[in-house]
Amino acid sequence: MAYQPGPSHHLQTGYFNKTLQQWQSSNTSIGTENLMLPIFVVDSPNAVETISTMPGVYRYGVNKVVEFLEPVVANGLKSILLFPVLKNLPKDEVGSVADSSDNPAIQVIPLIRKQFPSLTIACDVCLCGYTSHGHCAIFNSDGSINYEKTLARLTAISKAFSEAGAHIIAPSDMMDNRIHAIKQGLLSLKKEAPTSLLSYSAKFCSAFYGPFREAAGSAPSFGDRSCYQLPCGSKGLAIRAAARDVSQGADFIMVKPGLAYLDIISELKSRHPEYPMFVYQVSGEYAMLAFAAQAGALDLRRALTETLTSFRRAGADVIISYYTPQVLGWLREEAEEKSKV
Ligand SMILES: NCc1[nH]cc(CCC(=O)O)c1CC(=O)O
Ligand SMILES: [Zn+2]
Ligand SMILES: [Zn+2]
Repeated sequence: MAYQPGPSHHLQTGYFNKTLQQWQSSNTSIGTENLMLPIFVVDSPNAVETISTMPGVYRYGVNKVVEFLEPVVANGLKSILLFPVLKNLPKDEVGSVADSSDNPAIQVIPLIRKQFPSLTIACDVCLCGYTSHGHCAIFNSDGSINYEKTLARLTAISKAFSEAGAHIIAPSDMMDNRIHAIKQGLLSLKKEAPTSLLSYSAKFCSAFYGPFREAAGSAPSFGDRSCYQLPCGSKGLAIRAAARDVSQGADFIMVKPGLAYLDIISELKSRHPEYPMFVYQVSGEYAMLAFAAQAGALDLRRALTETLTSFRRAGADVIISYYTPQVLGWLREEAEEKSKV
C-alpha cells in the first residue's frame, strides 16, 4: 500500500506567517540583555587602534573608552567584558602588572562606573596578556604548570579587579580548580558589594582565537595551550569541567567558541538549566563573517542574526559578541519602526 501522510505530518500549516514563525521559535529572541560586548583596553591612554584581522573593532586607551561607549550604551548596552592589552608596560614570568594600578583595565573601571552607573562590568582574568612567555600559567623549571603559584596569581588579579569595581570576574585561563581559589579570594574581600564569577567552563583549544591573539598581543612564545584548553573532540571533559566549576561556586558558565560547539551549549544547558549559560562568539568567528560580508559572499545582518539565533536555540542566555554595537543598532531601528505603526 502507498504511504499515507497523517494529520501531524503537515508542518507548513504551522508557520505560514511572521507571527506563527515567532511562535515556533520560542526563547530564541535577542534582546539587549542577551548581549555582552568585549572591549580591548590598551596601555596608551589616548590611543584608538585598528586591528587588521578584525575590521571594525578597535583597541581603546583609558581616555577613549567612555567616548566609544556613549552611543552604544544609548542603544541599550547592558554589559561589557574588559581585556587589557599591554604594549608598553613590562611583561614578566608572573604577570606583575596584572594586579597593579598600571593595569589599564583597573584604571578604566572607575571611569566607566562613574559615567554609566547601570552598566555591568566583567573582567577577563588570565595571565597570558601579562606574561613574557604568553602562557596562561606560571611554570616550574621543568616546564610543568605550577598550580600553587598560578592559582595564587589568578586570585590576586581577581581581587584587584573586584576592588577596582568590577561586577563580574571571568577567568579564561582554564587551570584546574581556579574557580574554588578565586571564589575563596573574592569572599575574603572586605567589600560590601558582591562580585560574581563567570567561568569560561568549556573553553576549547581553538584556531578561532587567532585574531584575538593579534588584538591582545597574547600569543604564546612557545608551544600551545592544548594542555589546559579542552581538546575539540571532548564532550566528556566539557561536561566534567562545567560540573566542577558549578560545584566550586561559579555563578554562570560558558562555552567558547560558539559556532563549532553548539552541541556543547545544548548539553551543558540541559545539565545545568538553573545556571545562566554564556557563549563566546570569538574573534575568528567575527572575522569569518566580517571578511565574507566584505567580499560580498553573504549578507552580514542575515548571517549574523541566524548565527546568534542558533546560540539561543542551543541554550545560550547571553552571547558575548564583538558585533554587539551593530546588533543593538538594529534592535533600536526595529523598535523605532514598530512605534511608527
Ligand atoms: N586566555 C585569554 C583569552 N581570553 C579570551 C580569548 C579569545 C577570545 C577571542 O578569540 O575572541 C583568549 C585567547 C586564548 O585563550 O588564546
Ligand atoms: Zn590566557
Ligand atoms: Zn602544553
